[in-house]
Amino acid sequence: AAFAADFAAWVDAQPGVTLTVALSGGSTPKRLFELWADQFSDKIDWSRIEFFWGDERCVPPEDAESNYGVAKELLFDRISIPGENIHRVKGEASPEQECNRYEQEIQRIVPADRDGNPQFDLIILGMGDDGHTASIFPHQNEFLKSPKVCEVATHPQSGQQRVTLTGRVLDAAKKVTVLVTGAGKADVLAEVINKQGAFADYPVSHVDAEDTCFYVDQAAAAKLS
Ligand SMILES: O=C1O[C@H](COP(=O)(O)O)[C@@H](O)[C@H](O)[C@H]1O
Repeated sequence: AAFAADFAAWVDAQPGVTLTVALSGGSTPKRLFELWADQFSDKIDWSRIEFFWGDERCVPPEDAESNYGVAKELLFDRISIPGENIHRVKGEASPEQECNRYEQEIQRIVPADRDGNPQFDLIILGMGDDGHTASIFPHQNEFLKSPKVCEVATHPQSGQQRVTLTGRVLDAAKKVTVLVTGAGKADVLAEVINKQGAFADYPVSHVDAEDTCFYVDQAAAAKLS
């Protein structure tokens, strides 16, 4: 709820500006999408926002695993936003080809910073129980350092393929917000924030955008000192 409101204020504070925003997937943003649709549908000028995703599972949009499918059902179908503002990863396409196509689409719409990196105005991330973020999983550090915009990643347990933004694009964003909820994330979150234990193994620990902020609920924050 705090982030939903802060996002509305952030958009409002930049009148007339088109903003590029990458959404996260998984379970955490579902409540955010519902709140935006329920309470902010007429309070945010959605037509000024170009939506992308930080990662997508390589499944069709109708699949329950589709990050786009979830956002469509809970948010886009309930607000007024031009279809051309929604830049989804086509999870039903060939992963390698789609990775290249999505990279080109990002480069077409998202302005580059002085180093040539696409610079999103805002990237919303989540954190998995294993410390992954976007679809950069532990021990896949090559994606943190990749010179590319996107990579095809593989989920270490399920083998599901994903298209993910790389670490350099996460770090180049003007603003990164990490949403973390639930008791199942408390131990890893404490390690990440306190830089203790296995924190360096968790990809989320390496996100280093200039303005990086975590929004956490009480259950996730239970082990923070
Ligand atoms: O697989 C994914 O996992 C992370 C975390 O998801 P959650 O279900 O624990 O909230 C998510 O940020 C990422 O976008 C998603 O594809």
